[in-house]
Amino acid sequence: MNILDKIILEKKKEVAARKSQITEEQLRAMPLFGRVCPSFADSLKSHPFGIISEFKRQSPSKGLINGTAKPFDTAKGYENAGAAAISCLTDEQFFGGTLADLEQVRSAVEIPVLRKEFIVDEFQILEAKAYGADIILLIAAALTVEECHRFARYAKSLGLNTLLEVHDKDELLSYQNEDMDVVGVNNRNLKTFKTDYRQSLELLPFFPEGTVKISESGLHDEEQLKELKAAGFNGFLIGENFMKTDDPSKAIQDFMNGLV
Ligand SMILES: O=P(O)(O)OC[C@@H](O)[C@@H](O)c1c[nH]c2ccccc12
Repeated sequence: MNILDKIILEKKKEVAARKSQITEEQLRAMPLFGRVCPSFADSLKSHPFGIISEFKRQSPSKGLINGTAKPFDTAKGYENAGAAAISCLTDEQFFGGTLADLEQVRSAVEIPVLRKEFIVDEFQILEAKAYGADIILLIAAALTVEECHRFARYAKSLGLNTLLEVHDKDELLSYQNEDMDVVGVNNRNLKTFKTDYRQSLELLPFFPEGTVKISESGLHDEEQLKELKAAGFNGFLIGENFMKTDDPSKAIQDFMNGLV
């Protein structure tokens, strides 16, 4: 069993427990539920490098990354530096995130916010909307094609943007459909945890024309981004490279300065 299988198993238990604490009606009644979500794809295209910067305290592969940064200040710093979107982990058990973090991030910024979560049930998509997210993540490796397409359709019906995450060509070809607003290649191999940005380049020829695409994980130097951008990627999801520093807001600002 790889780490993703383990997380998904735990996640299903967690969602079942959560459903006994709060009802769908209560989620729909929350103040942020009626927000109109800005377009993720448009935001990527209107920012020169389409950086999606992530608030990430810890991960199964790296352990503790940052134990002191605050979601509100970090998100604000990211936005001020010119990020196109913010990703906020809400998984607590493996990544140390919470829905309260998502609320904080939402209250700090205007740019689109991604609920970075292992979605296994429609209920979590309702939660994402209720807590102020604009985008949900659908991980191909964690879902059947039918689930993935059903969840994307449901997210679209609530006005949310969808980000499909793939690791390889087979996932890309079988999971992508018209309900996916953006497709991301995760450069992290889930079995070895190794990241290699060339994974993104390898999948490039298999994207249908016009797909808005991003590269995710293990990105840490400006040259990688310039190469991926020139090859056709519209955005870049970066967490650890900023979060591992004492001051993620300064780290992203320095990084941005290196891109111009
Ligand atoms: O911290 P990194 O290597 O820059 O990676 C960020 C992001 O891509 C990574 O956190 C991620 C990509 N897909 C995920 C799915 C679940 C949890 C986390 C992730």
